[in-house]
Amino acid sequence: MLSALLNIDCSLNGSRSQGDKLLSDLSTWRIGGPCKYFVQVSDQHQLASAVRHCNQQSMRYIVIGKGSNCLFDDLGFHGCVIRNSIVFLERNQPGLFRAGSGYPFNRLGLQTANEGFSGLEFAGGIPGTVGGAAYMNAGANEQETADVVESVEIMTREGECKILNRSELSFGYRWSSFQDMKFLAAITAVTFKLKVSESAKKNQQEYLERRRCSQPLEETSAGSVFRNPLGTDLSAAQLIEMAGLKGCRVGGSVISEKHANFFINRGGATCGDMLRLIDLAKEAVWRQFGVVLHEEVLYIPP
Ligand SMILES: NC(=O)C1=CN([C@@H]2O[C@H](COP(=O)(O)OP(=O)(O)OC[C@H]3O[C@@H](n4cnc5c(N)ncnc54)[C@H](OP(=O)(O)O)[C@@H]3O)[C@@H](O)[C@H]2O)C=CC1
Ligand SMILES: C=C(O[C@H]1[C@H](O)[C@@H](CO)O[C@H](OP(=O)(O)OP(=O)(O)OC[C@H]2O[C@@H](n3ccc(=O)[nH]c3=O)[C@H](O)[C@@H]2O)[C@@H]1NC(C)=O)C(=O)O
Repeated sequence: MLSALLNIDCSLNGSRSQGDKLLSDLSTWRIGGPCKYFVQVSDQHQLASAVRHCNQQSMRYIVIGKGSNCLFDDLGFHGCVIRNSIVFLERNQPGLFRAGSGYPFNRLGLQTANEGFSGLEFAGGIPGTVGGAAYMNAGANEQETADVVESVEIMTREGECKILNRSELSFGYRWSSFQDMKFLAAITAVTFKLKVSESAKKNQQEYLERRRCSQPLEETSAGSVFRNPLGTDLSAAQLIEMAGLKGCRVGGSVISEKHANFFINRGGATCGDMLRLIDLAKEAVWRQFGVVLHEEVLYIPP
Protein backbone atom coordinates (compact mmCIF):
# COMPACT_ATOMS: atom_id res chain seq x y z
CA MET A 1 0.00 0.00 0.00
CA LEU A 2 2.81 2.40 0.87
CA SER A 3 4.54 1.80 -2.45
CA ALA A 4 1.25 2.52 -4.21
CA LEU A 5 0.95 5.77 -2.31
CA LEU A 6 4.49 6.69 -3.16
CA ASN A 7 3.61 6.21 -6.83
CA ILE A 8 1.11 9.06 -6.79
CA ASP A 9 1.97 10.85 -10.04
CA CYS A 10 2.87 14.12 -8.43
CA SER A 11 5.82 15.51 -6.61
CA LEU A 12 4.83 15.60 -2.96
CA ASN A 13 8.07 17.21 -1.86
CA GLY A 14 8.70 14.54 0.73
CA SER A 15 5.55 15.39 2.66
CA ARG A 16 3.96 11.97 2.65
CA SER A 17 4.28 9.28 5.22
CA GLN A 18 2.85 6.03 6.46
CA GLY A 19 1.84 5.35 10.03
CA ASP A 20 4.13 7.82 11.74
CA LYS A 21 2.18 11.08 11.46
CA LEU A 22 0.40 11.98 14.66
CA LEU A 23 -2.92 13.77 14.23
CA SER A 24 -2.15 15.67 17.43
CA ASP A 25 0.44 17.55 15.32
CA LEU A 26 -2.29 18.47 12.81
CA SER A 27 -4.95 19.82 15.16
CA THR A 28 -5.02 23.01 17.24
CA TRP A 29 -6.35 20.89 20.13
CA ARG A 30 -3.19 18.76 19.87
CA ILE A 31 -5.26 15.60 20.26
CA GLY A 32 -5.27 12.46 18.08
CA GLY A 33 -3.39 9.24 17.43
CA PRO A 34 -1.48 8.24 14.26
CA CYS A 35 -3.00 8.29 10.79
CA LYS A 36 -2.35 5.37 8.47
CA TYR A 37 -1.31 7.60 5.55
CA PHE A 38 -0.59 11.30 5.38
CA VAL A 39 -0.13 13.51 2.33
CA GLN A 40 0.36 17.27 2.21
CA VAL A 41 -0.72 18.81 -1.11
CA SER A 42 0.28 22.24 -2.33
CA ASP A 43 -1.57 22.48 -5.65
CA GLN A 44 -4.65 21.14 -7.44
CA HIS A 45 -2.68 18.51 -9.39
CA GLN A 46 -1.28 16.99 -6.21
CA LEU A 47 -4.74 17.03 -4.64
CA ALA A 48 -6.30 15.35 -7.72
CA SER A 49 -3.59 12.65 -7.70
CA ALA A 50 -4.07 11.98 -4.00
CA VAL A 51 -7.88 11.81 -4.34
CA ARG A 52 -7.73 9.53 -7.42
CA HIS A 53 -5.22 7.29 -5.71
CA CYS A 54 -7.36 6.93 -2.59
CA ASN A 55 -10.37 6.12 -4.80
CA GLN A 56 -8.44 3.47 -6.75
CA GLN A 57 -7.33 1.86 -3.49
CA SER A 58 -10.84 2.21 -1.99
CA MET A 59 -9.11 4.02 0.86
CA ARG A 60 -11.00 6.42 3.16
CA TYR A 61 -9.62 9.92 3.13
CA ILE A 62 -10.31 13.29 4.70
CA VAL A 63 -9.15 16.71 3.60
CA ILE A 64 -8.18 19.06 6.42
CA GLY A 65 -6.87 22.60 6.70
CA LYS A 66 -5.35 23.92 9.95
CA GLY A 67 -7.26 21.41 12.09
CA SER A 68 -8.81 24.23 14.12
CA ASN A 69 -12.26 22.67 14.15
CA CYS A 70 -11.39 18.94 14.32
CA LEU A 71 -11.43 16.48 17.19
CA PHE A 72 -9.36 13.49 16.10
CA ASP A 73 -9.70 10.13 17.83
CA ASP A 74 -7.05 8.72 20.18
CA LEU A 75 -6.91 5.69 17.82
CA GLY A 76 -6.00 8.01 14.95
CA PHE A 77 -7.44 7.63 11.45
CA HIS A 78 -7.25 4.36 9.53
CA GLY A 79 -7.26 6.02 6.11
CA CYS A 80 -5.38 8.85 4.43
CA VAL A 81 -5.30 12.38 5.83
CA ILE A 82 -4.78 14.93 3.05
CA ARG A 83 -3.54 18.23 4.43
CA ASN A 84 -4.41 21.16 2.22
CA SER A 85 -1.53 23.58 1.66
CA ILE A 86 -2.83 25.17 -1.56
CA VAL A 87 -1.60 28.62 -0.67
CA PHE A 88 -1.85 31.51 -3.16
CA LEU A 89 -3.51 34.89 -3.31
CA GLU A 90 -4.44 36.78 -6.48
CA ARG A 91 -5.82 40.29 -6.66
CA ASN A 92 -7.85 40.25 -9.87
CA GLN A 93 -9.81 43.51 -9.94
CA PRO A 94 -10.03 46.04 -7.11
CA GLY A 95 -11.88 44.23 -4.33
CA LEU A 96 -11.77 40.78 -5.98
CA PHE A 97 -9.44 38.40 -4.11
CA ARG A 98 -8.92 34.80 -5.27
CA ALA A 99 -7.32 32.72 -2.51
CA GLY A 100 -6.14 29.10 -2.50
CA SER A 101 -8.18 27.07 -0.03
CA GLY A 102 -5.12 26.40 2.14
CA TYR A 103 -4.43 30.12 2.50
CA PRO A 104 -4.57 31.15 6.20
CA PHE A 105 -7.92 32.87 6.81
CA ASN A 106 -6.35 35.05 9.51
CA ARG A 107 -3.69 36.34 7.07
CA LEU A 108 -6.29 37.04 4.37
CA GLY A 109 -8.40 38.99 6.88
CA LEU A 110 -5.44 41.09 8.02
CA GLN A 111 -4.17 41.75 4.47
CA THR A 112 -7.52 42.79 3.01
CA ALA A 113 -8.30 45.15 5.91
CA ASN A 114 -4.78 46.65 5.68
CA GLU A 115 -5.36 47.27 1.97
CA GLY A 116 -8.57 49.16 2.82
CA PHE A 117 -11.22 46.55 1.98
CA SER A 118 -14.19 45.60 4.13
CA GLY A 119 -15.91 42.21 4.45
CA LEU A 120 -13.24 40.00 5.99
CA GLU A 121 -12.31 42.08 9.06
CA PHE A 122 -13.73 39.27 11.22
CA ALA A 123 -11.24 36.76 9.76
CA GLY A 124 -8.37 38.45 11.62
CA GLY A 125 -7.58 36.10 14.50
CA ILE A 126 -9.39 33.06 13.09
CA PRO A 127 -6.94 30.15 13.04
CA GLY A 128 -8.42 28.14 10.09
CA THR A 129 -7.92 28.10 6.32
CA VAL A 130 -9.97 29.75 3.57
CA GLY A 131 -11.36 26.31 2.58
CA GLY A 132 -12.35 25.48 6.17
CA ALA A 133 -13.97 28.91 6.53
CA ALA A 134 -16.11 28.42 3.38
CA TYR A 135 -17.02 24.86 4.42
CA MET A 136 -18.09 25.97 7.95
CA ASN A 137 -19.30 29.45 6.92
CA ALA A 138 -17.05 30.87 9.64
CA GLY A 139 -18.26 34.07 11.22
CA ALA A 140 -17.72 36.56 14.03
CA ASN A 141 -18.72 40.10 14.92
CA GLU A 142 -21.89 40.02 12.79
CA GLN A 143 -19.93 39.18 9.65
CA GLU A 144 -19.73 35.78 7.97
CA THR A 145 -17.85 34.19 5.09
CA ALA A 146 -20.99 33.78 2.96
CA ASP A 147 -21.52 37.56 2.83
CA VAL A 148 -18.46 38.06 0.63
CA VAL A 149 -18.14 34.82 -1.38
CA GLU A 150 -18.26 35.49 -5.13
CA SER A 151 -17.46 31.95 -6.33
CA VAL A 152 -15.89 28.73 -5.08
CA GLU A 153 -13.69 26.29 -6.97
CA ILE A 154 -14.02 22.66 -5.94
CA MET A 155 -12.62 19.26 -6.83
CA THR A 156 -15.02 16.34 -7.15
CA ARG A 157 -14.34 12.85 -5.80
CA GLU A 158 -13.40 11.86 -9.38
CA GLY A 159 -10.69 14.52 -9.35
CA GLU A 160 -12.53 16.94 -11.69
CA CYS A 161 -12.49 20.74 -11.12
CA LYS A 162 -15.67 22.87 -11.09
CA ILE A 163 -16.47 26.51 -10.41
CA LEU A 164 -19.65 27.21 -8.42
CA ASN A 165 -21.06 30.74 -8.44
CA ARG A 166 -22.58 32.30 -5.33
CA SER A 167 -26.11 31.74 -6.70
CA GLU A 168 -25.47 27.97 -6.82
CA LEU A 169 -24.48 27.84 -3.13
CA SER A 170 -26.44 28.07 0.12
CA PHE A 171 -25.16 29.09 3.51
CA GLY A 172 -26.56 29.26 7.05
CA TYR A 173 -25.20 29.74 10.56
CA ARG A 174 -22.02 27.60 10.58
CA TRP A 175 -23.52 25.66 7.63
CA SER A 176 -22.85 25.55 3.89
CA SER A 177 -24.17 23.36 1.08
CA PHE A 178 -20.63 21.91 0.82
CA GLN A 179 -21.43 19.92 3.98
CA ASP A 180 -24.14 17.99 2.04
CA MET A 181 -22.30 17.63 -1.30
CA LYS A 182 -21.72 13.90 -1.71
CA PHE A 183 -19.52 14.47 -4.78
CA LEU A 184 -17.20 16.99 -3.06
CA ALA A 185 -13.58 16.02 -2.45
CA ALA A 186 -12.40 19.50 -1.47
CA ILE A 187 -12.76 23.22 -1.93
CA THR A 188 -9.64 24.34 -3.81
CA ALA A 189 -10.03 28.15 -4.06
CA VAL A 190 -12.47 30.91 -3.09
CA THR A 191 -12.99 34.29 -4.75
CA PHE A 192 -14.14 37.02 -2.37
CA LYS A 193 -15.76 40.32 -3.38
CA LEU A 194 -14.94 43.09 -0.90
CA LYS A 195 -15.91 46.76 -0.65
CA VAL A 196 -13.55 49.70 -0.31
CA SER A 197 -13.62 51.02 3.25
CA GLU A 198 -11.61 53.57 5.19
CA SER A 199 -12.58 52.08 8.54
CA ALA A 200 -11.81 48.40 7.84
CA LYS A 201 -8.47 48.37 9.65
CA LYS A 202 -9.75 50.30 12.67
CA ASN A 203 -12.81 48.05 12.98
CA GLN A 204 -10.60 44.98 12.74
CA GLN A 205 -8.37 46.24 15.54
CA GLU A 206 -11.45 46.62 17.74
CA TYR A 207 -12.58 43.06 16.91
CA LEU A 208 -9.11 41.70 17.68
CA GLU A 209 -9.02 43.53 21.00
CA ARG A 210 -12.48 42.19 21.90
CA ARG A 211 -11.29 38.68 21.01
CA ARG A 212 -8.16 39.04 23.18
CA CYS A 213 -10.27 40.20 26.13
CA SER A 214 -12.96 37.53 25.89
CA GLN A 215 -11.26 34.38 24.51
CA PRO A 216 -8.40 32.26 25.96
CA LEU A 217 -6.20 32.68 22.87
CA GLU A 218 -3.01 31.74 24.68
CA GLU A 219 -4.35 28.26 25.48
CA THR A 220 -4.73 25.08 23.41
CA SER A 221 -8.29 24.99 22.04
CA ALA A 222 -10.45 24.53 18.95
CA GLY A 223 -12.40 27.78 19.32
CA SER A 224 -16.11 27.42 20.11
CA VAL A 225 -17.04 23.82 20.93
CA PHE A 226 -20.80 24.31 20.49
CA ARG A 227 -22.90 26.33 18.03
CA ASN A 228 -25.08 28.91 19.71
CA PRO A 229 -28.55 27.36 20.20
CA LEU A 230 -31.59 28.52 18.24
CA GLY A 231 -34.77 29.58 20.00
CA THR A 232 -33.08 31.32 22.95
CA ASP A 233 -31.17 34.57 23.35
CA LEU A 234 -28.66 32.78 25.56
CA SER A 235 -25.36 31.74 23.98
CA ALA A 236 -23.78 28.32 24.51
CA ALA A 237 -21.15 30.02 26.70
CA GLN A 238 -23.77 31.69 28.91
CA LEU A 239 -25.66 28.41 29.38
CA ILE A 240 -22.49 26.49 30.28
CA GLU A 241 -21.42 29.21 32.70
CA MET A 242 -24.90 29.33 34.29
CA ALA A 243 -24.70 25.54 34.73
CA GLY A 244 -21.68 26.21 36.94
CA LEU A 245 -19.22 24.42 34.70
CA LYS A 246 -16.40 26.96 34.23
CA GLY A 247 -13.18 25.26 35.34
CA CYS A 248 -14.79 21.80 35.21
CA ARG A 249 -12.14 19.20 34.35
CA VAL A 250 -12.06 15.69 32.86
CA GLY A 251 -8.52 14.32 32.70
CA GLY A 252 -6.43 16.89 30.81
CA SER A 253 -9.45 18.77 29.40
CA VAL A 254 -10.91 21.82 31.16
CA ILE A 255 -13.78 24.24 30.45
CA SER A 256 -12.08 27.62 30.19
CA GLU A 257 -12.52 29.96 33.13
CA LYS A 258 -12.33 32.86 30.63
CA HIS A 259 -14.86 31.69 27.99
CA ALA A 260 -17.13 28.74 28.78
CA ASN A 261 -17.52 27.65 25.12
CA PHE A 262 -13.76 27.08 24.83
CA PHE A 263 -12.58 23.70 26.12
CA ILE A 264 -8.86 23.66 26.83
CA ASN A 265 -6.26 20.92 26.53
CA ARG A 266 -4.25 21.71 29.67
CA GLY A 267 -1.72 18.98 28.85
CA GLY A 268 -2.19 15.37 27.88
CA ALA A 269 -5.94 15.61 27.20
CA THR A 270 -7.22 12.65 25.20
CA CYS A 271 -10.10 12.59 22.75
CA GLY A 272 -11.95 10.50 25.34
CA ASP A 273 -11.45 13.26 27.97
CA MET A 274 -12.77 15.90 25.56
CA LEU A 275 -15.79 13.80 24.48
CA ARG A 276 -16.68 13.16 28.13
CA LEU A 277 -16.42 16.88 28.94
CA ILE A 278 -18.61 17.70 25.90
CA ASP A 279 -21.23 15.14 27.05
CA LEU A 280 -21.11 16.47 30.59
CA ALA A 281 -21.79 20.04 29.40
CA LYS A 282 -24.61 18.93 27.06
CA GLU A 283 -26.24 16.87 29.81
CA ALA A 284 -26.03 19.68 32.41
CA VAL A 285 -27.41 22.35 30.04
CA TRP A 286 -30.26 20.06 28.95
CA ARG A 287 -31.10 19.06 32.54
CA GLN A 288 -31.01 22.62 33.93
CA PHE A 289 -32.36 24.69 31.04
CA GLY A 290 -34.00 22.24 28.60
CA VAL A 291 -31.70 23.43 25.78
CA VAL A 292 -29.97 20.97 23.43
CA LEU A 293 -26.44 22.05 22.49
CA HIS A 294 -24.99 20.95 19.13
CA GLU A 295 -21.26 20.67 18.53
CA GLU A 296 -19.50 23.05 16.16
CA VAL A 297 -16.29 21.00 16.33
CA LEU A 298 -16.22 17.95 14.05
CA TYR A 299 -15.33 14.60 15.61
CA ILE A 300 -13.40 12.47 13.09
CA PRO A 301 -13.90 8.76 13.90
CA PRO A 302 -10.97 6.37 13.34
N1 LIG B 1 -14.54 32.12 14.84
C1 LIG B 1 -13.43 31.60 15.39
O1 LIG B 1 -12.81 32.23 16.24
C2 LIG B 1 -12.92 30.25 14.98
C3 LIG B 1 -13.37 29.72 13.82
N2 LIG B 1 -12.94 28.50 13.38
C4 LIG B 1 -13.42 28.06 12.07
O2 LIG B 1 -13.43 26.66 11.94
C5 LIG B 1 -13.13 26.30 10.57
C6 LIG B 1 -11.95 25.39 10.51
O3 LIG B 1 -10.98 25.68 9.47
P1 LIG B 1 -9.74 24.73 9.30
O4 LIG B 1 -8.97 24.67 10.57
O5 LIG B 1 -9.00 25.08 8.08
O6 LIG B 1 -10.50 23.34 9.07
P2 LIG B 1 -10.15 21.92 9.74
O7 LIG B 1 -8.80 21.51 9.31
O8 LIG B 1 -10.45 21.94 11.20
O9 LIG B 1 -11.19 21.00 9.01
C7 LIG B 1 -12.49 20.85 9.53
C8 LIG B 1 -13.33 20.17 8.47
O10 LIG B 1 -13.63 21.14 7.47
C9 LIG B 1 -13.67 20.50 6.22
N3 LIG B 1 -12.66 21.13 5.35
C10 LIG B 1 -11.52 21.79 5.71
N4 LIG B 1 -10.89 22.26 4.61
C11 LIG B 1 -11.65 21.89 3.55
C12 LIG B 1 -11.54 22.06 2.14
N5 LIG B 1 -10.52 22.72 1.56
N6 LIG B 1 -12.51 21.55 1.35
C13 LIG B 1 -13.56 20.89 1.89
N7 LIG B 1 -13.71 20.68 3.21
C14 LIG B 1 -12.78 21.18 4.03
C15 LIG B 1 -13.42 19.02 6.44
O11 LIG B 1 -14.68 18.40 6.69
P3 LIG B 1 -15.01 16.86 6.32
O12 LIG B 1 -14.00 16.03 7.06
O13 LIG B 1 -16.41 16.71 6.83
O14 LIG B 1 -14.87 16.79 4.85
C16 LIG B 1 -12.65 19.03 7.71
O15 LIG B 1 -12.75 17.83 8.45
C17 LIG B 1 -12.94 27.57 9.86
O16 LIG B 1 -14.21 27.96 9.40
C18 LIG B 1 -12.46 28.49 10.95
O17 LIG B 1 -12.64 29.79 10.57
C19 LIG B 1 -12.06 27.76 14.10
C20 LIG B 1 -11.59 28.22 15.32
C21 LIG B 1 -11.98 29.52 15.84
C1 LIG C 1 -14.84 31.34 18.42
C2 LIG C 1 -15.70 31.12 17.45
O1 LIG C 1 -16.62 32.09 17.01
C3 LIG C 1 -17.21 32.96 17.97
C4 LIG C 1 -16.83 34.38 17.61
O2 LIG C 1 -15.44 34.56 17.67
C5 LIG C 1 -17.54 35.32 18.60
C6 LIG C 1 -17.27 36.80 18.35
O3 LIG C 1 -18.11 37.30 17.38
O4 LIG C 1 -18.98 35.10 18.51
C7 LIG C 1 -19.40 33.77 18.80
O5 LIG C 1 -19.07 33.41 20.14
P1 LIG C 1 -20.05 33.77 21.32
O6 LIG C 1 -21.47 33.71 20.86
O7 LIG C 1 -19.69 32.91 22.50
O8 LIG C 1 -19.72 35.30 21.56
P2 LIG C 1 -19.27 36.10 22.83
O9 LIG C 1 -19.49 37.53 22.46
O10 LIG C 1 -17.92 35.68 23.28
O11 LIG C 1 -20.30 35.65 23.97
C8 LIG C 1 -21.72 35.77 23.80
C9 LIG C 1 -22.35 36.11 25.15
O12 LIG C 1 -21.99 35.12 26.12
C10 LIG C 1 -21.45 35.75 27.29
N1 LIG C 1 -20.44 34.86 27.87
C11 LIG C 1 -19.31 34.59 27.16
C12 LIG C 1 -18.36 33.75 27.70
C13 LIG C 1 -18.60 33.20 28.98
O13 LIG C 1 -17.80 32.43 29.52
N2 LIG C 1 -19.73 33.49 29.63
C14 LIG C 1 -20.68 34.32 29.10
O14 LIG C 1 -21.71 34.55 29.73
C15 LIG C 1 -20.90 37.07 26.80
O15 LIG C 1 -20.84 38.01 27.84
C16 LIG C 1 -21.88 37.45 25.71
O16 LIG C 1 -23.00 38.08 26.27
C17 LIG C 1 -18.72 32.79 17.88
N3 LIG C 1 -19.07 31.43 18.28
C18 LIG C 1 -20.21 30.85 17.84
C19 LIG C 1 -20.43 29.44 18.29
O17 LIG C 1 -21.02 31.39 17.10
C20 LIG C 1 -15.74 29.87 16.70
O18 LIG C 1 -16.61 29.72 15.84
O19 LIG C 1 -14.90 28.98 16.96
